[in-house]
Amino acid sequence: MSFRIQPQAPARPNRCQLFGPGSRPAIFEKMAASAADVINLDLEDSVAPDDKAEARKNIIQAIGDIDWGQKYLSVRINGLDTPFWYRDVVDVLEQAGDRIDQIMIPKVGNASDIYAVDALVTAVETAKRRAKPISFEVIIESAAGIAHVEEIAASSPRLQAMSLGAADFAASMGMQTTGIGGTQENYYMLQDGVKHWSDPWHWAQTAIVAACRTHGVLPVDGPFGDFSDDEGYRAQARRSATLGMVGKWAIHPKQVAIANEVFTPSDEQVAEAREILDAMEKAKANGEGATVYKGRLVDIASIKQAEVIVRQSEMISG
Ligand SMILES: CC(=O)SCCNC(=O)CCNC(=O)[C@H](O)C(C)(C)COP(=O)(O)OP(=O)(O)OC[C@H]1O[C@@H](n2cnc3c(N)ncnc32)[C@H](O)[C@@H]1OP(=O)(O)O
Ligand SMILES: O=CC(=O)O
Ligand SMILES: [Mg+2]
Repeated sequence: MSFRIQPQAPARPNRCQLFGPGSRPAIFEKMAASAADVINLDLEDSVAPDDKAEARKNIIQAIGDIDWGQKYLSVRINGLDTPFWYRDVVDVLEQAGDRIDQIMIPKVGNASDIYAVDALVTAVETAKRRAKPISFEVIIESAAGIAHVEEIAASSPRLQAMSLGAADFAASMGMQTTGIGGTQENYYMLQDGVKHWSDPWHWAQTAIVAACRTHGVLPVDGPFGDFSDDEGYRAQARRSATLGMVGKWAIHPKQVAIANEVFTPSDEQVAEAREILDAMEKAKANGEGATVYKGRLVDIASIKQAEVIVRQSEMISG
């Protein structure tokens, strides 16, 4: 183990990030009234190029006018390969007032992309004497992004969260699918004539989780496009939670409750974690580092595992 202590990710609930196009202001109040922890108002890929300027205006107005309650309020800007991104940053930060918490940067390819946005954000913040620093979330959704994921995770103290963007990721990797997340029909092992489906997103998710956990950033699973498939969404979310991700995007309001359920440790999980902590307290009092809980080994590492669940539960319940 390195002598460096692994940093904690920000202690705020991030179970569900609800997205909505900036060009569709009629849904903003519904987003604010939802049970999502994070709201992502989108200026990027859900907004047609001709609507970008109007979407920016809608978002600037809505940030000030709507009561967003306790939600973490984020705006997804356009990618650095477009002519839109700098105006997204300047207009939103200059005109939208202080309620905005975060800027989400899509399609990041390396740490220099974050440096560029950080420089611009810092200049606007200084000029406007903004009291609260803007945080960043990045989307890993390209071959370059996943290849440089660790340097991206380390790139800025503003960085609080990192998501996997399955749609652009698949396109950039040349994956033979039009599906956004979830099971891919052709990704299977065959044994004795029986298909066993595997998870093509798994390796990218684990790379993101490892980079995030190394640098104290929240790892988040991105969109699941088939919003008619609740069980498919639930299964994907459960896999992500098991791998260490803290939440998942919702691209339709019906996905919010499922994400909140999956990324909130259940009463049973919390009760078991507390029992393990109790068992280890007793073991320690007896001078033991390892003991038996319900017929299985628990030791000092089990304390850390149990603490992850208890900490998550306490943070969510406030
Ligand atoms: C790959 C990526 O980049 S993903 C991230 C970017 N994509 C997005 O932001 C897309 C977000 N989602 C949407 O735009 C929409 O949900 C769509 C286009 C997928 C579907 O929209 P609709 O056809 O209106 O969905 P539907 O008719 O089922 O909506 C049901 C209700 O939820 C509302 N609603 C729809 N989407 C949202 C949303 N994102 N947030 C809040 N409410 C919403 C509708 O207004 C409707 O409300 P009502 O019952 O009061 O009339
Ligand atoms: O931006 C998200 C994606 O899946 O692409
Ligand atoms: Mg994308």
